[in-house]
Amino acid sequence: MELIRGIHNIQPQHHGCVLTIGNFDGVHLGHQALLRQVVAKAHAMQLTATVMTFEPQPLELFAGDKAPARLTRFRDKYLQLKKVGIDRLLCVNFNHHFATMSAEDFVECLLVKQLGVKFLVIGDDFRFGQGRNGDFSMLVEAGRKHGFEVVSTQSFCVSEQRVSSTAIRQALANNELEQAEMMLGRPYSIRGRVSHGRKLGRTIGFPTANIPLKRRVTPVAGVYAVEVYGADSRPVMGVANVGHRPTVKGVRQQLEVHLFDFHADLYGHQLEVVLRHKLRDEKKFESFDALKRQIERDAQTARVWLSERNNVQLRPSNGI
Ligand SMILES: Cc1cc2nc3c(=O)[nH]c(=O)nc-3n(C[C@H](O)[C@H](O)[C@H](O)COP(=O)(O)O)c2cc1C
Ligand SMILES: Nc1ncnc2c1ncn2[C@@H]1O[C@H](COP(=O)(O)OP(=O)(O)OP(=O)(O)O)[C@@H](O)[C@H]1O
Repeated sequence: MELIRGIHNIQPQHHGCVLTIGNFDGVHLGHQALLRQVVAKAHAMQLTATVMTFEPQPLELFAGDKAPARLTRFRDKYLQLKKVGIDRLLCVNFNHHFATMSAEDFVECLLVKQLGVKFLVIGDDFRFGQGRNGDFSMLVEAGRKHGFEVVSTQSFCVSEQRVSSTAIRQALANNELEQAEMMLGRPYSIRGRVSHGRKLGRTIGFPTANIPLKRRVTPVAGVYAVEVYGADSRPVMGVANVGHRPTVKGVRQQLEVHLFDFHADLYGHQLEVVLRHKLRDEKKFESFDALKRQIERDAQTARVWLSERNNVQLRPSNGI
C-alpha cells in the first residue's frame, strides 16, 4: 500500500481513483464493509482503491486532551487498511489551515483537481469542510458537475447497534471486551515496542515488559489477563497493567506485561498485547510488598481464567 504523507505530496500519477474519506479509528467491521466496497469498485474500474484519512484526527485538533482515546495509532490503522486491500493511503495533516477549507474548495481543489476522483464511497453520516457544511447531497451535485459518482453505504450493525469507533470505546470502558471484539472483527489489542523500565518488577519475582504509551491515551485502564504476540513463535499468556503505577509514583501511563513461564530478553521487541479479561482497577497500595501480594493473586486469577478459556476453545466440536 502506497502512503502519501500530506496533500503537497499528491502527484499527477495519483490522479483518478475510487475514494473514501474518514478517521477509520479502529478499522472496525463497519469501516471494513465500506472499504471492501471501495476495493471491489476499484478493481471493476481498474483504478486505485484510495483512503483519505487525517492526522491528527479532527477532534484531537479541536478538543486536545479532551478528545476521545484512540483505538488505533496511525501505524496500526495503516496495517489494517493494507490488510483489507486498500492500494493507497493519503494522510492529510489536519491543522487549522486545512480545517478552514470550505466544503466547495475541498471538493473542487482536492477531490477533483488533485485526486481526480471517479467514484466516492462514504458513510451515511459523512460531513466535511469548514463547519462540517458539506454533506452527501452536495457531493452528488458536485459529482454531476465534475463527472464522478457518489454512493452512501448503509449502516453496518451488530446486535442492532450501529458499529462505530465511539461504541467500541464505550464497550471497552465498560469492560465489555467481547462486545468490542464483535464490533472490531478482532480482539482489542495494544501494540508497541518494549523499553527499559525501572527494573523493580524483577526484584519481586514479576519481571515486566514495559510498553510506553507516550502521548497515546488508551480507552482501557486496569489489570487484565492477556495473550501476547511477538515474544515467541506462539502466543504467550500473561497478566498486564495499563496505568500510572501510583504505588511507585509512576507518572506516564504505561502498559506493563508479565509473561507466564517465559524467560527471554524482550527489549526492543514489537509486541501485540491482546486484552482478554479485566481483573480489576489499578490502585495505590500502602507498600510495595502489598502490591507484590496482589500481583501474585492477579497472576493466579489470570492463569485460571486463560486456561479455562483455552480449554473451551480447544475442545473439539464433536465432543471427543
Ligand atoms: C499484573 C500487574 C498489576 C499491577 N497493579 C498495580 C497497581 O494496582 N498499582 C500500582 O501502583 N502498580 C501496579 N502495577 C505496576 C507495578 O508497580 C510495576 O510493575 C512495578 O513497579 C515494576 O515496575 P518496573 O517494570 O518499572 O520495574 C502492576 C503491575 C502488574 C504486572
Ligand atoms: N457502521 C457503519 N456502517 C457503515 N458505514 C460506517 C459505519 N461506521 C462508520 N462508517 C463510515 O466509515 C467512514 C469513516 O468513519 P469514521 O471513522 O469517521 O466514523 P465512525 O466509525 O462512525 O466513528 P465515530 O464513532 O467517531 O463517529 C465514514 O464514511 C462513516 O460514515
